[in-house]
Amino acid sequence: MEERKNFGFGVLIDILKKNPKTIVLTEGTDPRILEASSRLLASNFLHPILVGDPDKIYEVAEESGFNIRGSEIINPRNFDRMDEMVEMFCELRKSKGVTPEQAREILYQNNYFGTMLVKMGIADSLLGGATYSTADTVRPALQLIKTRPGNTLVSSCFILVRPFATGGNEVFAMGDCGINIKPNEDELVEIAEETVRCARIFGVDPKVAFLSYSTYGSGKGEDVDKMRNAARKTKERNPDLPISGEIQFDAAVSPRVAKKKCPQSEVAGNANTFIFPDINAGNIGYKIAQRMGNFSAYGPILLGLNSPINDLSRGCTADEVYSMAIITAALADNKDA
Ligand SMILES: CC(C)(COP(=O)(O)OP(=O)(O)OC[C@H]1O[C@@H](n2cnc3c(N)ncnc32)[C@H](O)[C@@H]1OP(=O)(O)O)[C@@H](O)C(=O)NCCC(=O)NCCS
Ligand SMILES: CC(=O)OP(=O)(O)O
Repeated sequence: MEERKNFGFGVLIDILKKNPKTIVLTEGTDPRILEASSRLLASNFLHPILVGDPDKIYEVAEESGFNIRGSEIINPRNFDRMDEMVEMFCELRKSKGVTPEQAREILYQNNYFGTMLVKMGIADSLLGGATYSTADTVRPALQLIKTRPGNTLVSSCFILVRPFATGGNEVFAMGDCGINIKPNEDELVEIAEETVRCARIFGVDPKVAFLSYSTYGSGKGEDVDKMRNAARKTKERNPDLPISGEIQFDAAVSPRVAKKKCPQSEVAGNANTFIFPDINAGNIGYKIAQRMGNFSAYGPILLGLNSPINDLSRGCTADEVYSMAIITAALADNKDA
């Protein structure tokens, strides 16, 4: 593996070696999942649990040449604790009036079934989204795992990593590029605080930029006010955190542009933690960095959930599945995550 792919992973793997974990992979017939599983099986720190029909899973593994012998496979269609799972599901969703028959049908879907494995404590963590959309990966977690006490919403961030030519990596955090479609200013405060917390886990000393098409009043509009107010409120709650905003991306990262546009800002030119005004900007922004800027993108890492459950992009590689599995399971041990 090249340096970038090893980024920070030594620490995460050490966490898992001290306390090995299990991770549910809901897309047991996807070759990228099987490749990552075969690598995890060869490790002694993270045990994959594949969801699906074992015959189909072994067929795909054989066709694609991945050795998954010894992996645990659970088929929702003949799970021995299904009655217990149905009962628990009905209890969790009783305000929605779900019948046991409806619950059983829902639980035959790998995404809901896998999420319940975590809820029941049968697995420590879950990773999905190689074939499921983000909405279909995240919805069961929102409905069943729920928001952690003290949080009002689940959000997400990406960790972007690119090697310096001189060695080491540059690391940035971006939120929310995956969950909340049009967050209001208070939601942006929570997204920023959660993204900062996640950035720190990955060794970033956060300098936060609330991004906009305007830098300190150069443009006008509702979204400009939203980002300015969110930056101000976040600063009020976190007086020691370096924050700028509203600010344009060029002023946030280029010292030369920052000097021209906002020399008074404590962050401008050196920002490393970016808060986007909405999911359009965030999702497009991280994908530009990944596909045209040669950054590795780890995420979306879900923030504010009661258990470690993470999503993938459907465009992910097997290597990204492997990395995200390690990140997800290691965060199970990080109470600050
Ligand atoms: C996350 C998302 C799927 C939730 O929306 P939804 O499926 O329509 O969900 P609903 O609004 O019906 O809410 C379902 C449950 O989740 C909860 N919920 C929704 N958004 C939430 C959030 N951000 N945080 C916490 N809970 C949330 C609701 O309260 C509801 O709970 P309940 O069923 O117990 O009452 C939706 O916001 C979405 O599609 N986001 C964009 C995902 C995407 O396409 N990303 C791009 C690729 S990364
Ligand atoms: C995170 C993300 O954008 O997911 P997808 O590419 O699957 O839509």
